[in-house]
Amino acid sequence: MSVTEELQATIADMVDGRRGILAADESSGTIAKRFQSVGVESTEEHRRFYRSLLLTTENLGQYVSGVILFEETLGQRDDGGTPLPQVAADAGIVPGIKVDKGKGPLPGAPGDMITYGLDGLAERLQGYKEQGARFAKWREVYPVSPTNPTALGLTANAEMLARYAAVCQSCGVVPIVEPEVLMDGDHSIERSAEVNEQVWEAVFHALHRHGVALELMLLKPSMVTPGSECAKAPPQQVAEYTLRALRRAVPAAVPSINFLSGGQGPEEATANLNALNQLWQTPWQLSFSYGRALQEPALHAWSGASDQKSQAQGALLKRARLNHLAMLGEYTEGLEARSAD
Ligand SMILES: O=P(O)(O)OC[C@H]1O[C@](O)(COP(=O)(O)O)[C@@H](O)[C@@H]1O
Repeated sequence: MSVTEELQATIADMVDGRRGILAADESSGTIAKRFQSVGVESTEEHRRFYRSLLLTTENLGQYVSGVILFEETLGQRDDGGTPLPQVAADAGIVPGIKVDKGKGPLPGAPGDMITYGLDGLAERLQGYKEQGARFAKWREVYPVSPTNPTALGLTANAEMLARYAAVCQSCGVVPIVEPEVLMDGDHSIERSAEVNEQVWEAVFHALHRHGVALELMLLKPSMVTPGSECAKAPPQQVAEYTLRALRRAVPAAVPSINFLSGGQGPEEATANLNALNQLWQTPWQLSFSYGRALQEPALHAWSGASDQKSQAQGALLKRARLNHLAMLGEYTEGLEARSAD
């Protein structure tokens, strides 16, 4: 199979109009924070148990077409000894890998951040492919202030995303391009729309400069919402601001937009995705790539107790199913009261 055919096959397996992505790629620091919130210590065995619990959820493949894993998980096995990427693949879920190495301040641009990890990426990707990964994910982070992101921040972060995406495609690995505009702060929804649009414009200019095939990548953006210190906007308004900005900046060639949840609550993220899918016709599939918004109820149900496994799996399946319904524009709040079926 040529590299292009490999990329096309992965896109075809991941984009089918009815399923989204489970983000289970929390880095060591982030998973420790999540576990701490339910009183669980972040040991290697706890991480293995929890992530294999997620991946062995029966019927998850009906609603989830891809899972983003952390490097450590790629080498772990379920209780029966099957490698976790194989567990996902057997369930019809394409395994992928977070390849960025975290972030720090961007010198010359006070308040902006930049992500690390490009050195040796092609070699690392070959190893990840041997372990079963077929797509990758890289996240750039944009704090919002009256002066951020700066012009330098916009350009530098876009260049990183484009260079990463170009390396992935040359290795036959589908890149998920994730520019996350942070919710933190008291900025208005108008300011969020302005920043997101600038970010997407810069990212797509860079992707174009680097020759990235837009048909063979996925975009993982933030939704346009007011800052987390402000009152929530209703889903219809989130959908309008988000889609207006996306239509201006994101080419129609991109097959799917898989939103991150970014601190939205599970029900909020589902309601917003539903509104996005009800509003206007779009050239792209509008789907999810949620971490917290899919996992939070499952994490709380588990809380480190192995006898709570099936409750936790039920909670994950419920969120996955409701987000699948949101992709079809068929979600209603009333469905929250019913358990997964
Ligand atoms: O641990 P990191 O690298 O900071 O990543 C945090 C998380 O952010 C995401 O990109 C989006 O997750 P959320 O949907 O919870 O915002 C996940 O894929 C990732 O696990």
